[in-house]
Amino acid sequence: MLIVDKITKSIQAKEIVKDCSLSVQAGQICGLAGPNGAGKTTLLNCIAGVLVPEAGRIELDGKDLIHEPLNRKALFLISEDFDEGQFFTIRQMKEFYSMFYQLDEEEFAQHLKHFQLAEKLRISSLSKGQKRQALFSIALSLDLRLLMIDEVFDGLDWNVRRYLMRCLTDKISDESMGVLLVSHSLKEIKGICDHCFLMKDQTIVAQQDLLENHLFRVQLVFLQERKPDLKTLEIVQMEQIGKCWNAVVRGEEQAIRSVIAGLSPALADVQPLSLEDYFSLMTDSSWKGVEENDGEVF
Ligand SMILES: Nc1ncnc2c1ncn2[C@@H]1O[C@H](COP(=O)(O)OP(=O)(O)OP(=O)(O)O)[C@@H](O)[C@H]1O
Repeated sequence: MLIVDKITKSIQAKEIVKDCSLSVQAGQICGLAGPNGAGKTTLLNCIAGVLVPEAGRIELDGKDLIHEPLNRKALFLISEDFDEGQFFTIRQMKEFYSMFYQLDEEEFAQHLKHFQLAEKLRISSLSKGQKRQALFSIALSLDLRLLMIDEVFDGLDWNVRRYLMRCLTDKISDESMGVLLVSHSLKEIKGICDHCFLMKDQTIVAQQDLLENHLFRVQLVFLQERKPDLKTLEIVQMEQIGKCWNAVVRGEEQAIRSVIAGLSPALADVQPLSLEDYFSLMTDSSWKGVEENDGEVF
């Protein structure tokens, strides 16, 4: 559905996004994570047409998004720094977007009601979170193929987060659309996404399927000191500490276990690799994502 192929974007002669590729399928919620300044927002802005990349291809359902602005009618970006101040009331905001998109009035009214908001309310009278709720009410009521959300749950309380997660999951369930969201919270990404891309140093450096884990942490201990022959496996990383070998391996668990059994180690342990560990491995140790432990329910 969405194909981003080798996108490069410079601002003031500085490369902000470099050779960046990703894809989102209909029926998928994809997360985009990465350290501050990696280029995530810039990439979303390129897809949304806010910025024009110098090189690369962006297509939605095979239609060019870079050079054909009308094709962008099938997508919507809820950006981090959206300026709601340009509208007087929620109704005015809705009417503005209705000029470009097909908006389901009934669905919009339902979301507003859930958030205990009314169309007549002045935007300036709303809190930061309520402004975002009004914008979400609009975005969720549009006839879209792709919804993109920057800092998805920023400024929203846990009840609203849960409601939005349910709405997004409902939206993609009939495979009529896909979602691409940026979050610094790996917990949020794990809670809602099917697939996650990691962006670092202006490009996508890793991705992981969150429905099926194909990455494992393998620990092997041999009685004699020797390097295990794991040639038939895809090794992401391997290190030796004395007689213990620690490896991160990509593949099917059964196949990994059977190769290991053939090596007859004194001790063997195979565990799925967590998203945090994988991303820590792929980035420097200074960024481990945000992992909340505050009892939020997701
Ligand atoms: N208009 C601009 N002019 C100059 N530099 C810019 C501009 N927009 C972004 N940058 C630079 O590009 C880099 C990437 O910014 P971007 O906002 O895309 O990163 P991000 O991954 O979304 O970061 P964060 O997680 O902090 O929101 C940063 O170093 C930023 O300073």
